[in-house]
Amino acid sequence: MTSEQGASAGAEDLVKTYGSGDTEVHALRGVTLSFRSGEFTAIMGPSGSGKSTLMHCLAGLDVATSGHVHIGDTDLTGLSDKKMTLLRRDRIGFVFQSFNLVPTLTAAENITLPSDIAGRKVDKDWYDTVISRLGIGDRLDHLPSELSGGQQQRVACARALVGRPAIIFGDEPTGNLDSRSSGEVLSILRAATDEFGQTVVIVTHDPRAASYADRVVFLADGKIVRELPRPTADDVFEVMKNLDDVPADDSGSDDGATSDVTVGAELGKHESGSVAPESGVGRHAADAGSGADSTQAG
Ligand SMILES: Nc1ncnc2c1ncn2[C@@H]1O[C@H](COP(=O)(O)OP(=O)(O)OP(=O)(O)O)[C@@H](O)[C@H]1O
Repeated sequence: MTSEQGASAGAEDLVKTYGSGDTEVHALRGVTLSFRSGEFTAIMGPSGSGKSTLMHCLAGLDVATSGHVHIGDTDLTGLSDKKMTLLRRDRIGFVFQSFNLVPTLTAAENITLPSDIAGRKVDKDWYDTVISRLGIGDRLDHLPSELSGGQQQRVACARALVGRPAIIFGDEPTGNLDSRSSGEVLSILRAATDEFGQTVVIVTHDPRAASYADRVVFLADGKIVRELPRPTADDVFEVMKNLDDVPADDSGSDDGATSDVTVGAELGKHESGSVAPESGVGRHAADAGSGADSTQAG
């Protein structure tokens, strides 16, 4: 089974400026980026580099100052609020750091909530496949408060996957999880791309989390400064360290998407200091360890 065939998303020369005059902040300075169908991308960068702004603009949660965003063949520019709401509901899946489950609904009700709101019938076979893969079959009648953080995030992943969106955005999806639960959730997102052809984009501060992705896109000062294909946690850690080592360079006139240029940026402490690089984690470990992951997750 695959998600929407040929679905992709992207941004073209995306600019986002907050405020004006003295309080003007250039959060995005011309970002061009595309996401291939079935690809898992991690977005990283120093604190304040524009990661959340980029994700919010890509996901139709915020509107860019200029430039274009497309989800599949829909250009988000100029969409009415109503059409944007429908696009988010029907074509985009979300996994948030804080899980964002409705506390009064069971896990099963949370998972089908977007479809229920849309008045769409849930594909039972697909639902069963997702539940089984995520290993939450025995938790479906529980309220979120009766689930561990890792289980809640698996429910959130199921909710995102069941609607077969064009793309799933994860905003620090493992930020509130211990390393074991993080590994499980990342393996699920990895499997969603490998097994289901799902397109996934996450923002993370964690090199280990980024190592599960097909590529890492590094932002600094509102621009793409580097891309790393098939990253290991060590690779990611090194790039971040180099970003940290080069003096800041506020070249606001940059024309946007560059993949090989490293510009200076100051990494937030939590990014450079919190995660020790680990060899053998991430994509390769996920590939090799999918049996163990699926034992845990389904
Ligand atoms: N609503 C807003 N009003 C004004 N400035 C904002 C707003 N949201 C973000 N910014 C600014 O835009 C820049 C980019 O912020 P953003 O949150 O996208 O960065 P980030 O890379 O996600 O940071 P972090 O890793 O700390 O979450 C920052 O300078 C931030 O202060």
